[in-house]
Amino acid sequence: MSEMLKNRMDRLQIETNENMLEQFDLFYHLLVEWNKVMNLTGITEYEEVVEKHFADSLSLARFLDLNKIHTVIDVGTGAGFPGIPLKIAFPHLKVVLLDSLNKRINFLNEVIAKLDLKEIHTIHGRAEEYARKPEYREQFDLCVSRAVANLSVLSEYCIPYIRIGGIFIPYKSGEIDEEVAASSKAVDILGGQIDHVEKFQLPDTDIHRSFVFINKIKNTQKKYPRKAGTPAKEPL
Ligand SMILES: C[S@@+](CC[C@H](N)C(=O)[O-])C[C@H]1O[C@@H](n2cnc3c(N)ncnc32)[C@H](O)[C@@H]1O
Repeated sequence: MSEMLKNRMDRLQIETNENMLEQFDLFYHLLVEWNKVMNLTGITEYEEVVEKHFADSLSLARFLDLNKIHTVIDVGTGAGFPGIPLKIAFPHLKVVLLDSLNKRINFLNEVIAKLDLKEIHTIHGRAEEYARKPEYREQFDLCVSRAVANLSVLSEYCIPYIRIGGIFIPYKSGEIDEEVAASSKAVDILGGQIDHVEKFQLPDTDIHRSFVFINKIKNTQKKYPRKAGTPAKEPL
């Protein structure tokens, strides 16, 4: 796997070293092992994991200089995507991985320990609840999230975590223009501003990926996010 992954990282102009490649290898093995007893991913064949989980997570590096980012939160991280690949490839990042499913958090804690990752921790909880806590609210340079909710709902989960001047970049797929247009009111209410969208096809896959760049320009009003469940039931 290392050669193939190294090749993908070279294409993204991400510097690699032996330790990183070993960490990805171990992450892959833990994912496959734990997936036998719990549902972490539908993909286990290693080439596919490299393309659709690792390279996909890292593809943000094509459009954003991650060396300029210090703090990142991954909302609805699941089995650690995109947060764990970003942390392995950019070890200077301080990363928080948040998910409401405890089994996935247990898996991630094992990954963090076995890979000996530093300055990264997990939160078992709802995005709506932790965004109200002062130690997490408006504390992050970057919030990422893949395959969690539509953009209006996701904006209410994510924008409150970002500091003014920071950025929220959801990993979206498929036709995105209508979803982006429909979310602009929610983004505005929450203190964000849609900057631009980067669209591309993930190499060697049929995945059409879009990154929506949303800048945080104003503080989020105290009433947001609303209580757990409300953003999804009644999107802004
Ligand atoms: C389809 S999975 C995607 C996981 C991962 N981001 C990926 O792309 O492989 C969605 C994840 O979001 C989590 N999730 C959904 N709503 C959430 C919320 N309000 N707060 C925290 N986690 C949430 C779920 O528990 C699940 O693990």
